[in-house]
Amino acid sequence: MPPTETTTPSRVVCVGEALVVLTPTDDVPLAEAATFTRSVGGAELNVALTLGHLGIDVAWVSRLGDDGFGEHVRALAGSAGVDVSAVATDPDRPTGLYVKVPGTAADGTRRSRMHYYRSGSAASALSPEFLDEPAVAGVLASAGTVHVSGITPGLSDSAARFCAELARRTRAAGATLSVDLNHRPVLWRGRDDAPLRALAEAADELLLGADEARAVFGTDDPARLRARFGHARRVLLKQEEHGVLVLEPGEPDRHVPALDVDVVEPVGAGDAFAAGYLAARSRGADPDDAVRFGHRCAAAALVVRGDRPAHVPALT
Ligand SMILES: Nc1ncnc2c1ncn2[C@@H]1O[C@H](COP(=O)(O)OP(=O)(O)O)[C@@H](O)[C@H]1O
Ligand SMILES: O=C(O)C(=O)C[C@H](O)[C@H](O)COP(=O)(O)O
Repeated sequence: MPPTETTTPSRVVCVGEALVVLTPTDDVPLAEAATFTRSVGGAELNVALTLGHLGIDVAWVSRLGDDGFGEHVRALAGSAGVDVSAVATDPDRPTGLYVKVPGTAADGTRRSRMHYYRSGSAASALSPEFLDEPAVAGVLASAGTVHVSGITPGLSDSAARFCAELARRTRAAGATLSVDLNHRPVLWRGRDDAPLRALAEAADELLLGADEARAVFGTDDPARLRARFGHARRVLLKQEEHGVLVLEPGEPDRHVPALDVDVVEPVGAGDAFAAGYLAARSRGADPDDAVRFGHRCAAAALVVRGDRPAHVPALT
């Protein structure tokens, strides 16, 4: 279906929850941490902020609490050039947050523990009705690409229905649906993850890690993923430090190697990768060059403690 008249091909609209991040200020276990440094995270907001810093036309759709954290998030997004006109304030529910404790795994790789405080958050009240709010409908109608992660349907049953309807409307409007699987097992504990799989299957562009592919779809074998997502325009299978395998209908598999990075803290690398990829695509880069730029943005996120690059590479 051709894009609607209001669609702007290069505009990216990111949809999902923002979280305030509290990280122990000193490098100590959580039980000993008395002071915390506040920052901002949340997968789709991370993507939107990096897109804003790259100079891309970007909007973010979400719900925040009527609290100081929500005010801070809204101001930060606005100052990065992100259109926040479709971000609602919920008078009754708080902005979500998570505590991030950086550390090192037994094999020496950098790993962080994440403790979520988000159940009952403002964003968990996303529901299909939200899509009918004029500000939200207007922003979504302007999207060339809608980007959402598998975290969003995991927020609540109403958020899962929201995502199904968002996917349906995005495709009906002729915009591209970009999905980063972002499997968060804790959000699906005791719940059927069918909405996560359905969102992945609705994607035009699907980004997922090999570990996530195994956990959610039972395989990271490229041939089996091709068979499963044959209708998807493109699958980017992320293989951490090894790079990304690009799977496209009618094309041979292509491997795009990652950069050599001394990782400081890994959270947010996937979001930075997605932002770099979407930014380059929205400027007309071919998929492999866009993956290369995604790797550069991911590398910039990996060398800082925060969830996003301190400085984005130049997008030419
Ligand atoms: N050890 C690493 N060395 C270099 N690049 C990496 C490394 N780990 C991740 N990356 C980069 O980050 C991107 C996203 O990695 P991934 O592990 O999928 O992140 P996440 O788990 O945050 O989604 C990769 O495609 C790659 O560009
Ligand atoms: O886990 C969540 O729900 C969050 O949104 C918090 C983080 O900001 C993202 O998880 C970062 O995602 P990655 O880039 O895949 O590491």
